[in-house]
Amino acid sequence: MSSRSGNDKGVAADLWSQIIATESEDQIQLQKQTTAIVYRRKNPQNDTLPLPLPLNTTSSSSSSCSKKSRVSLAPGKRISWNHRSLFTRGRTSIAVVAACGDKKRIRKNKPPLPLPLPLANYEKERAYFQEVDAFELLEESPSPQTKTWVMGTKHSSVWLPSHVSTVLTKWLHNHTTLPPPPSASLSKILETPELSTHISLHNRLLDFSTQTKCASPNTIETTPEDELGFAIRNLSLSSQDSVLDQPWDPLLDLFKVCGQSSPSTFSDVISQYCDLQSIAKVGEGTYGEVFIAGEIVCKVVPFDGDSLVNGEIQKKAEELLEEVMLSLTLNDLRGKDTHTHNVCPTFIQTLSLRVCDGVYDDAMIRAWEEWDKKHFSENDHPTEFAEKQRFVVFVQEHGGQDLESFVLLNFSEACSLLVQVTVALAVAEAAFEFEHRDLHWGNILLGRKGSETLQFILDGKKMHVKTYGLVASIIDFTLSRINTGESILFLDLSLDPGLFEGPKGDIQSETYRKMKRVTEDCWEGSFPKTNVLWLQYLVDILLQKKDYDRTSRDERELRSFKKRLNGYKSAKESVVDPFFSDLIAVSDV
Ligand SMILES: Nc1ncnc2c1ncn2[C@@H]1O[C@H](COP(=O)(O)OP(=O)(O)OP(=O)(O)O)[C@@H](O)[C@H]1O
Repeated sequence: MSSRSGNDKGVAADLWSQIIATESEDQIQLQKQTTAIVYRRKNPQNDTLPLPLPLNTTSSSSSSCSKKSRVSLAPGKRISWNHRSLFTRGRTSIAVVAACGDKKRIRKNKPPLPLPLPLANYEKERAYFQEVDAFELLEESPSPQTKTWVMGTKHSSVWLPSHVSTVLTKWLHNHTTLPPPPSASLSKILETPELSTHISLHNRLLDFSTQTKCASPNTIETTPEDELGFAIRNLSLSSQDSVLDQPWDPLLDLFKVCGQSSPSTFSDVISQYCDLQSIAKVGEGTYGEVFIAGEIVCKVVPFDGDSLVNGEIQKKAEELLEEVMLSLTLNDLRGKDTHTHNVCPTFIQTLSLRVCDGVYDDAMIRAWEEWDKKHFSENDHPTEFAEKQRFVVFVQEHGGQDLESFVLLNFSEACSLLVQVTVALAVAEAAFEFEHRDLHWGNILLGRKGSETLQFILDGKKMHVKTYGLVASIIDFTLSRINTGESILFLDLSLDPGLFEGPKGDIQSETYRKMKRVTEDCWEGSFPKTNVLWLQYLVDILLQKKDYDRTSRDERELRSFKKRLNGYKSAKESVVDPFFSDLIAVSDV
């Protein structure tokens, strides 16, 4: 990795022009085909339901966000620094906004005192950039040609996620007799409780309309919209039209997503994956307690209860639903079914979801206490939960250890981490206008799995990414913004002033502040630059906080890369940086 050929830059530029060429076409298509609902929050001064507004869905940073028209309410969440997720707010969809009170969660942890950055003054900063500039002028020796890394040229057609669901959303907009729906994407998820046997809504609807026609050959001619409407009704929980006249109940939908009609117990769920006694706690978040059960992990999140949990007001069913939707939407990037235009293995896979109630099992309490002895938990002891407490269990693949605690061996591993995260963000940007918005070192998991390359597909172009044996996974989408194709899920961080008040000079705190400047505090808009800011954060982490085998030339390469990132507006643009030339091989799908 320490050398780059002049040709690499030319090849990178080639790839870039291909990507740019497809991008403008993609954006036009996206604009044509996407109807977005902005998930808005309740204005504390205004209890009325906000109207959904169309949102400019291109990936440009010119958001359609209007400060005046934004109404918002979302419960806050405590802040903590460097590892834990920050003072965040639960997502509240327009459908549920009236049900939520104007509440604010209590902030539990004070941020630590700022750590001084190495580049604390102007002189040092100038020396830093002089070194970077000097390095960039260096004539670099050609890369070893041990492998042919070819750039593809194929122009693929636009793939839009949930395009049928988009039609459904339009249909729902035009049929005001229907109650406020969960988003069409949710309808899509609701159709198939068993995640492992996910069938596309399209097929399901086609099957359904065919069945309907067969069953009643004499029915008057129906339009596709009628059929879709009928199908939606039959996808509803009770399959009875009368249900549609009742207010939407997110808890019922949560059950439906989880494929349940009543809550399970923890032992029901965990014993599917391991002997209950072998369970161990692996981590904790503001809400979540994360346990290893055999090969998988279970993230347990309490919701809908009246008592405070870890000093916070509990999440509501609708917030969990949105988190679930986000996780399941990202699951679509795994290249299953027809989703093959943008594919990536890096976002943690959600394998199953379950609603549980009752108290923690004894084995879980023991696991919690053992972890507490070693790591001093910031969370409340699990016996403090009420007897009737409800939880959602996110069953996820085990992503390994977080970057903060993981021991990187050498510069190649650091590069592999950067390329995997960059390409993953690029793929998710292309598919869903995704921005993670909280990619600190607690939210990148690492493991060593031994495969030489990982395969991604970005806008129809296959990319083989070198791993050096390292596999990265991205977790925690609490602050993330996503366009599912018909809904935009985001958190209005303008209501979280604390998020931007972290220690001066702290890389993570500075990154939130930079995001705020980039978005101008309009968080519903698409600002893929925020992903670039987190890539720069990661470079800083790799330079300043992580120890591994590296030369001063490697460090200069990292600094040059960080500087060039200033010029990119998205992770997708960053993918073609010369830093990745030896790490990515592109071919046609
Ligand atoms: N899939 C996973 N595999 C391995 N470890 C995990 C996984 N998911 C979470 N963890 C561990 O648990 C910790 C907490 O997880 P996570 O950040 O998802 O919880 P959370 O409750 O959403 O956090 P917060 O609400 O504070 O953002 C992580 O930092 C990580 O160490």
